[in-house]
Amino acid sequence: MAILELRNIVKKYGSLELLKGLNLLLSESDIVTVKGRNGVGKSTLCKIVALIMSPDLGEVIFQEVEVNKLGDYQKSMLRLKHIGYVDQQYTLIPTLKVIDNVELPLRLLNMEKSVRRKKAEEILSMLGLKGKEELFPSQLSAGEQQRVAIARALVKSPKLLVMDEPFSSLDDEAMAMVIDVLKDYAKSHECAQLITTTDLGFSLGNKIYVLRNGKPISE
Ligand SMILES: Nc1ncnc2c1ncn2[C@@H]1O[C@H](COP(=O)(O)OP(=O)(O)OP(=O)(O)O)[C@@H](O)[C@H]1O
Repeated sequence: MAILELRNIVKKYGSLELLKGLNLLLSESDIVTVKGRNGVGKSTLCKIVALIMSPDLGEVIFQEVEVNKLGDYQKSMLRLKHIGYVDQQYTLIPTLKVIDNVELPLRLLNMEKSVRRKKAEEILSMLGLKGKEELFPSQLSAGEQQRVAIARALVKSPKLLVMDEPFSSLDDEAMAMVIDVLKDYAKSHECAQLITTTDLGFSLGNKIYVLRNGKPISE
């Protein structure tokens, strides 16, 4: 079943036109990789898929609902309930401990404290961060912070996971561990995932695209 569909998407920043009529389908359990050089539009694409940014042209359909027709509150609720987003800068909250950063989406969803704590601990452990729960983000390495951001996106069991260059700070071992978690998760939760990378040699998932001159080309 389709989780998200983009139809004829164009995004303009002044005279700069990106995505140039992009069509993209993310179905249950899909892992889609979009590769491209700096500035080609990968973050722009992620923000559109995560319903953070609206395109100038084209349609975004999330679980059969045309998102352009929704108000800001409805879009926020869709994001909160169903979409996990890992942005390029990780954007952890510096004044919250690791465990509280990961629990935050569950708090916003009014999940009971003991349940959300257990879920957050489990996901942190799966991502190799057991023992780091009580630290603040500034006390972690960049690769650890990146994994906390992935944990925070995964903890609410989203239907759609959008990750903008999620492996940029990870060493080979951490990257292999995260990829295993993501693959398992795609299957077990029928979650669709979009991953971007600047590494043109990288291949993960069942659909792989290269963005060139702002336009997607199937590899
Ligand atoms: N808010 C904005 N206003 C004007 N131009 C923008 C804006 N956001 C992005 N751009 C431009 O759009 C282009 C694509 O940016 P985007 O961040 O989507 O690229 P990217 O492929 O993610 O790059 P990187 O690999 O460096 O992260 C860039 O040339 C950038 O300067």
